[in-house]
Amino acid sequence: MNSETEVAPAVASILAAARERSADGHDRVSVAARSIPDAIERAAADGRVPVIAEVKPTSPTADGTRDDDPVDLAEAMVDGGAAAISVLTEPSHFGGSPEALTRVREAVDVPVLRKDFLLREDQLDVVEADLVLLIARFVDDLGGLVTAARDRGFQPLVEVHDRAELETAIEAGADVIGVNNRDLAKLEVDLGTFESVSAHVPDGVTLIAESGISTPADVRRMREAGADALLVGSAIMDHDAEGDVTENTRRLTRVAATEETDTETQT
Ligand SMILES: O=P(O)(O)OC[C@@H](O)[C@@H](O)c1c[nH]c2ccccc12
Repeated sequence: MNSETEVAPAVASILAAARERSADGHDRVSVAARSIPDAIERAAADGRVPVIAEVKPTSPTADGTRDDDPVDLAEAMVDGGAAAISVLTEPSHFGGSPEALTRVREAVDVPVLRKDFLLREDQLDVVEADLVLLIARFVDDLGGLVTAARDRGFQPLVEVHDRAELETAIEAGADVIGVNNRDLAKLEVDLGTFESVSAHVPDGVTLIAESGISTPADVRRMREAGADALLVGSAIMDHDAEGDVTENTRRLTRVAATEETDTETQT
């Protein structure tokens, strides 16, 4: 794959760093994963929009860095109704760490996604998580990595950005698929991306809308287009204003299906 020539410079630099990281010295991981479909169902049964809230200290597109304790952030997100938590473990561009994920997973009882740029099987053995992100565009042998992740007990979440990648994900056997609204070539967000891909996703796949979701209207738009769950980082982390993470999460998990019943005064 010729990723460097097709992605933003920041992403090329992320990939170069990712290639260098290995799991030398780590034993093979074996996890008993908390089920993401079950967590989504529990949230929905409880009247909450299923949101996977992301502990993302910073990013190439963020306006600042939050250095709050990741456990405090994750607990605040669960208090705000998050169905699951995503933790960046990428250290050089997102301020993440595998240790942060381990501590978060010990502290909360919802599923925890490992968010990183995993390229090879050995990189799966760095840390236990309930889900691992595999980005279709960057992984050469997606089917092999999906199988390797499942063999260790992980639920693979395969990220796609267009219909061709969706086909690759389905052929690789993915049953949890995320559509990233952020174009990794330009780092620009367009919620229309999810809408154009979602119609082609087969039944039985757990479908997640990723990136750029910040308002109740965005939540409604993604749900209407078929998202089972939403992955939200920046709007909850609120990097520049450092706002209240519980409140930021609640604003999105409490969105009602239609405008009429969505009153801001709902408690
Ligand atoms: O902060 P946002 O726009 O709410 O996006 C969250 C998440 O989708 C985004 O962090 C993301 C999606 N895919 C990724 C791959 C790597 C790193 C980060 C990501």
